[in-house]
Amino acid sequence: MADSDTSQQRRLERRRLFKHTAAAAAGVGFAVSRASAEQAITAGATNGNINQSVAFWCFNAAGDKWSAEKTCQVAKQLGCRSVELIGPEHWDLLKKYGLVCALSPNGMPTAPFIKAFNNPRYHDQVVTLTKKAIDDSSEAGFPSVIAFTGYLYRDTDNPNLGSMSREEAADHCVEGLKRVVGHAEKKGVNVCLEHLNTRDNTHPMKGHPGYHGDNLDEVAEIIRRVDSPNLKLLFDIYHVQVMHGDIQRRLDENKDIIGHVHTAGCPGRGELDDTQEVQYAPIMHKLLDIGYVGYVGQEFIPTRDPLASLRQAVKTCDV
Ligand SMILES: O=C(O)C(=O)CO
Repeated sequence: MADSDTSQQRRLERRRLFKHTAAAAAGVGFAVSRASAEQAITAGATNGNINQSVAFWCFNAAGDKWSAEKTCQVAKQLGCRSVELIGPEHWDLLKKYGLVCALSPNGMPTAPFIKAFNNPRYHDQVVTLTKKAIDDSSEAGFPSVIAFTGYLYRDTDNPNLGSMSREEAADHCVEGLKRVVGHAEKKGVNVCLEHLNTRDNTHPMKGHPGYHGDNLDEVAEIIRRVDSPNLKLLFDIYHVQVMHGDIQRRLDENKDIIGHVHTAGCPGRGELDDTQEVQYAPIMHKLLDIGYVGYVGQEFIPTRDPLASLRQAVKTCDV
């Protein structure tokens, strides 16, 4: 074989090799970019120190209006362990996805925070329905049922009749809650009383002007007066930030009674992004420091792509 033939053959060989290598590299490149796309979809809670939960109403009522099944799929994909504030009619679905309902609704028709424990007018109804929610949760193996103080109006259907004093309303709350805690103790389920803000009047779910339990110390006082290991505080970081701030100190002060935690960006109850004022990662560390082992429910109203927003929130809280 002549020299020139040999060198031409080598050139051809190199070109073929180069083509293969380039194709292989392109293939790897594709594989890598597909892997990172998949990682982007699935990445969420990977540390798992914080038990994360997704509040159904936020993603069902806003954004793409996710169905129960879609919410379960996303929660699972993002590494959350619960979809909460979702009725028992969906609990088989949750179980299919290996999820729990970390916080059960109390079964009150319409906005459940208006007619509640601070008003004897509503005691029979709220006590009956809360006991039923305790039974359902206990049977399903779920840990907690939500509770509210209620509004201060003597008759929430007729605010013109005037309002109760805060002291009177607190006394009624204690009486009403005492009617359910024995049952909660027996069934091994917690009742979590929520503090809400009354300052944001821009949207029915960003604030609740008229709500009685807007002072965290007063809500904690009601819980301590009832004095049951199964009555806990629902510490909603967004609502506490709107009313008071000083979140880490308040977590410390109430560490013995916190039963559930909620998040949202403040102000506006939107994403946990860097346009809002709460530093969620240090707060999650604080929860671990005080020995909190319950759930943290993502309870913000998405204003953009809800999946991207939820993934961001889950990652932020995954300390
Ligand atoms: O946080 C709220 O505003 C609710 O009413 C439910 O948790």
